[in-house]
Amino acid sequence: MADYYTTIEAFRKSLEKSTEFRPRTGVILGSGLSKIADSLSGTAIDYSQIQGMPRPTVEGHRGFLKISRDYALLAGRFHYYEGHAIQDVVKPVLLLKALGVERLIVTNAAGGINPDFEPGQIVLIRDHINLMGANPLVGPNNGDLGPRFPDMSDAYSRALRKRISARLEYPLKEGVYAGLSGPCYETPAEIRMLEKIGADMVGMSTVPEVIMANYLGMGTVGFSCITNMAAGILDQPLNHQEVIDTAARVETHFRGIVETVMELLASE
Ligand SMILES: O=P(O)(O)O[C@H]1O[C@H](CO)[C@@H](O)[C@H]1O
Ligand SMILES: Nc1nc2[nH]cnc2c(=O)[nH]1
Repeated sequence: MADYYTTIEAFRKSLEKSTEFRPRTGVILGSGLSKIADSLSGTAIDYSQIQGMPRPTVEGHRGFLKISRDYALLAGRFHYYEGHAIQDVVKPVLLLKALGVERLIVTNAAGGINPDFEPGQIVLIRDHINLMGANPLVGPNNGDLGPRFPDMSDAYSRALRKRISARLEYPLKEGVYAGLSGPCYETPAEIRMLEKIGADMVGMSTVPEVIMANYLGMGTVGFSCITNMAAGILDQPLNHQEVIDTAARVETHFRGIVETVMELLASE
């Protein structure tokens, strides 16, 4: 495994110079959701100011940290398909760990497989299926950071999901997220297979981040914004512009949910 301990220490040192905030809650924002960070107060730190942090290359991922007393928001993540090593894909989580974050909210844009879902809907992630063909924990293990064989049976904290559902005005549907490497969207045959193996939505991120957060002992919850129905569900082609546009359309609604969850976690 990459020397994650060294990476975390390097981030800690780099951030010491730019902020004194040490929030307990971290948020990773998905495609087209960066605007959520603009509307919240705090200090903005561009990834270019943080030593060792890569730059996002995908439209809709801008590349800055917004930090305040209560939360650290990361507007911009790294995907395996961008050509990053899987060890770099998880750097947002390592950065949050360096800040002392204990609880993580991950968000993403995803294609809906479950026919009960519709574009614009926000779904609480119940579990995931790792079909990336990679795992960030492969390699020698540093037992000071986490176990060799991490348990993944509660990777999306059941207790937190329960509290979130109780707090929100209306319950969110839950679903299983299948994480594939991308960058091409799926074929209709692949989507039929994913449906059969129990996936409700599909995307190209989140899974490595949640594996790392779980390994590092962070309580994690995740939200998918269903930006499109997955390939073959509707008779229409897919494109990233639609993903960005749908995420923008529901941004205010999604922000309300993320803010409520941030308040809930901060009050505990
Ligand atoms: O998962 P996020 O980063 O939200 O983005 C999703 O949207 C992009 C494809 O349109 C892919 O990057 C996919 O993973
Ligand atoms: N893999 C995948 N990622 C997405 N991100 C947003 N929509 C999709 C989709 O349909 N498939």
